[in-house]
Amino acid sequence: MLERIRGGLVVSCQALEDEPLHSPYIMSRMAAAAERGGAAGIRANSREDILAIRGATALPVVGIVKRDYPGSEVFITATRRELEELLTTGCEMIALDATDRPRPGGETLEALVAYCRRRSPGVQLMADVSSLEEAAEAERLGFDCVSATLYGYTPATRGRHLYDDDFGFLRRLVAQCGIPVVAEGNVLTPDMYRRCLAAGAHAVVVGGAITRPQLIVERFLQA
Ligand SMILES: CC(=O)N[C@H](C=O)[C@@H](O)[C@H](O)[C@H](O)COP(=O)(O)O
Repeated sequence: MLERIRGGLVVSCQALEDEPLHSPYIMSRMAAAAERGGAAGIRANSREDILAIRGATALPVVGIVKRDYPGSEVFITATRRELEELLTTGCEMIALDATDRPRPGGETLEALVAYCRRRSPGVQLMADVSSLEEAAEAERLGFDCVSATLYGYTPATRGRHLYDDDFGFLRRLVAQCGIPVVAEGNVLTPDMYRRCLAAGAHAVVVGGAITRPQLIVERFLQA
């Protein structure tokens, strides 16, 4: 999958239960529209959405399962249960929360990665990180790539945006990492997309700016 998305746009097609477009069918049409527009891949949440998307497009998929667990802030592919669900979809890549926060049940990231490699060695793994230290650890654990997904979404980074500082965090990730770095989170415009690639991103994931119309409407009205 990494080869297929190199230098390209991955469109995140996600609508959670409390969002107006929540529906595997609608996400599959979003993905088909993204493919028509030239997207290189899709990022999607839940087994149901991924299966519908795979039926509607030929694009490779980064799969996640978002699920909340009491006592842990980790919600993106947090445990073996979510990994197992994703392994039934045939998705080419799985993204996991790779922050240093405690996981549900006290399971370690290292154990989860080893489990996934054992179960399905052909599936690539993306580490969703929020810091340079987490990216270094993900590389040590053998992830295939890191994504800046959680920068701005942890207690230590809350209030920050990927585009701050002329994409300073992304640039630091690219300088440090020996594995591909994906830009993800708050890439809101075509110009930002271009700047992420210029900063050395292997690929760029764009979600809300394309697939969450309620956010697009809000931005128009704020202006
Ligand atoms: C923090 C978190 O839960 N991120 C999620 C990860 O899959 C998605 O809700 C985002 O839409 C995705 O990362 C793309 O980012 P943006 O929608 O900002 O382009």
